[in-house]
Amino acid sequence: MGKYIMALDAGTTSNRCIIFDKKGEIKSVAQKEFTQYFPQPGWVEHDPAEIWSTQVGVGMEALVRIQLDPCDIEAIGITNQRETVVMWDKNTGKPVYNAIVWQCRRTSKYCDWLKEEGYTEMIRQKTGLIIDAYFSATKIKWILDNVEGVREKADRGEVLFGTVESWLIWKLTKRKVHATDYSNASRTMLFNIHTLEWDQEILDLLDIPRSILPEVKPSSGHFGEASYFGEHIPITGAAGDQQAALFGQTCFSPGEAKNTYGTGCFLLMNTGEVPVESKNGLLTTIAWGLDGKVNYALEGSIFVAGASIQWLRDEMHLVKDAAQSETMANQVEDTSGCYVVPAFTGLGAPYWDQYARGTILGITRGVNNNHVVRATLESIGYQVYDVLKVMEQESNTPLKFLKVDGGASANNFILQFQADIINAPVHRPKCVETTALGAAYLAGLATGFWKDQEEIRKNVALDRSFEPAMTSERREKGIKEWHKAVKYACGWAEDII
Ligand SMILES: Nc1ncnc2c1ncn2[C@@H]1O[C@H](COP(=O)(O)OP(=O)(O)O)[C@@H](O)[C@H]1O
Ligand SMILES: O=P(O)(O)OC[C@H](O)CO
Repeated sequence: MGKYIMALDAGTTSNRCIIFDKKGEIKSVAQKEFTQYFPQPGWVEHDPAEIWSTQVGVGMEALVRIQLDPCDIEAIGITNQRETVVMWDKNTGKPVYNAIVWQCRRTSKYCDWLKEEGYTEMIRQKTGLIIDAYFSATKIKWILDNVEGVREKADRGEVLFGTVESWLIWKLTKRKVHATDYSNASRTMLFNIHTLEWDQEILDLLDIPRSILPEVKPSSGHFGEASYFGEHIPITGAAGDQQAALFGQTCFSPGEAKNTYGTGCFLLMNTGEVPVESKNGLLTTIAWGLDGKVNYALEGSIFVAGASIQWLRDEMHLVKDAAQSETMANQVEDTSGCYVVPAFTGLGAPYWDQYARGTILGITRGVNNNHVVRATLESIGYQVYDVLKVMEQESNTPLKFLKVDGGASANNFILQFQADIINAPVHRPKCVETTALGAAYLAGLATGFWKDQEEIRKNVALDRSFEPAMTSERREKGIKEWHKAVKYACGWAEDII
């Protein structure tokens, strides 16, 4: 048995490799950001070749850093930005187009058409999802319809589709395995989450050939052998990053929830073996397939969280690095009445407005950089508040505290404000890399590296609890004004796209 599990975490802005030991402790990390392409307003793309090269690169780097022999690695777990579409030529192995990223809005009008034609209920009932450009289905259709020659090739069975983990599995196994897992399949808007099969009615509606789709497997189990890191290492875990984080936070029982602050922000609650329907803008999704069973979750998806801090850094040049946002926010008492709604790619849960766009409101003569930075950080807390309220209502489970993780959870200001606004404690674990950890756990359970979930629960350790300290008057005023700001952001790009 190997001593470690390797987790490959293919995120939206960077790829990481983290090597974990049996206690769930990090032994080695390597990370690399990759290029974001914005070819038109509202469009977002990645280069699949760059995703691949950076992912393999960080894998090698993490091994070399602690001079590990590949034999020491028991298994690989993969986790990934979800919904993002990669399509490639089966014969040459080359992508037929850039990856269309989950944030991309190019298919909004087609989604409007699907809604106008009355498909909302059918899609929700089968897939658990709300019709939106966010999901893979309409992005796949866009490539088939708009990239020259791709539909003909696909009709000849020469094109494959995958979300990012599927692309990586195919490459890692030297083109032998074309597979995905239940959690990722459930984000495509093509997968029936009840029958656990690709849905022919939706495939016909969107004119997507079944031959391009990967085989769907449990999230914990044998996917294939990776032959890139020296030895053949089995890939035994794969899950979408948000579901992997739910697993990494050990939210194994119904009612347990976590919130991940990465590029976006995703609040997921385990609902056990029962798919819970949402009436108020949450998604029903598959959490994971494990031990011959499927676990479901309710999800509130917020499209922009940490990405707004990258915007402050890269576009607005208000901060030199993400950590500086905390210092700046703490230099002022409040935002001086300023609100930022970071609806750069529309608004997800609970608003689902494809045409909302970013707004800065309430600027007066005294508003300075610190206020704008603080308002941007606060917008993350407010968005999570909105989703949390719906989650509590629909699950009938008032949250006693919120478990958090992800890159932006390093920011103490965000987490204190979060505790203040939801009026409940916020718990940050020692290891905030729970996405990678979840993928490692799924991989390690499949090989017996970890015996069971109880053994894994023993690895949990708290770093800090943020306690609510805001007056109810201030909280209520902030929430009210935030909702007013959201109204101004909604619908902005309706006649612009
Ligand atoms: N100290 C910080 N304060 C606020 N945001 C941060 C901080 N450190 C990182 N971030 C944000 O976290 C995000 C990266 O988190 P990560 O979990 O790696 O996301 P992803 O998997 O989506 O790429 C970035 O958007 C970055 O702006
Ligand atoms: O890259 P992240 O961590 O913000 O996650 C992206 C989500 O998977 C999109 O659904």
